Amino acid sequence: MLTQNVDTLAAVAAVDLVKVYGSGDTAVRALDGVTVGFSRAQFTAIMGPSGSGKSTLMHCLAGLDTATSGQALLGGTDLTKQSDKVLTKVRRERIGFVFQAFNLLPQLTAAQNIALPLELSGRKPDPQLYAHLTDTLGITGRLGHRPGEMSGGQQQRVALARALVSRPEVVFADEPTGNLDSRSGAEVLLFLRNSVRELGQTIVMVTHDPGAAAYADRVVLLADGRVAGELDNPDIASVTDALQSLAVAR
Ligand SMILES: Nc1ncnc2c1ncn2[C@@H]1O[C@H](COP(=O)(O)OP(=O)(O)OP(=O)(O)O)[C@@H](O)[C@H]1O
Repeated sequence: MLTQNVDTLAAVAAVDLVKVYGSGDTAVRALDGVTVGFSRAQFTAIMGPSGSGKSTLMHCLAGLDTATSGQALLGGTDLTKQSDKVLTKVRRERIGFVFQAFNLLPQLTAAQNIALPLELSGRKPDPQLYAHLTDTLGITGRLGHRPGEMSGGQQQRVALARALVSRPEVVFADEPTGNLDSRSGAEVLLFLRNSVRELGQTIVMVTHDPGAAAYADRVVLLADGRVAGELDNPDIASVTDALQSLAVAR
């Protein structure tokens, strides 16, 4: 039974997930049978050496890339079995995204960027949640500004509001602090951690930074396309040690 080792109540889960890029001699097995669950209302960081499959795992779980075999489960939905049309709807309505490069639309104001994913699916932001998010993120005075008129930290805070305002089943954050100074980065991480506690948000974040991972409830370690370990209640020292052990074992 494929699902025996994975939390079937998890918000997101990979079951024996395999992703092979290319074919023949040049084939790369980016994911080599990954089984892992991400619990609801938990903040999980995915870490591992460069090329270990972190981005590939996140992309397969978010319906941005197609797995070669296995299951990518969002709630009860196996994304590997869905058409492109359904995947577009799933990404828009059930998943929030935060990227290293912010990915805001430059011609839209902050307010328009925040509302866009909901509007594309014919919905409007819940005014209370919208006010809570923009207030907590300290961007109420910036809502009429375009991305080019904001600092990196402000742009990422707009991206956070956009990701959370639809109450998604999961927020995937790909190196969300990679382009930020340490103070803006800490604000982003604190917000993510608080949104788990206060809103019950589920968050999965890829990061290289042990300091960022220390904000998470759990760290999942990947190496060579496989799950190589995990840490509960990580701190900088335990994450650094685990990464060093992985590097030595390779
Ligand atoms: N589109 C692609 N075509 C071919 N190979 C790819 C592609 N995307 C990723 N790979 C390969 O798959 C493996 C896993 O890549 P992935 O980007 O998932 O790793 P990562 O852990 O996120 O790396 P990094 O920390 O450097 O971002 C690597 O060997 C990479 O070269």
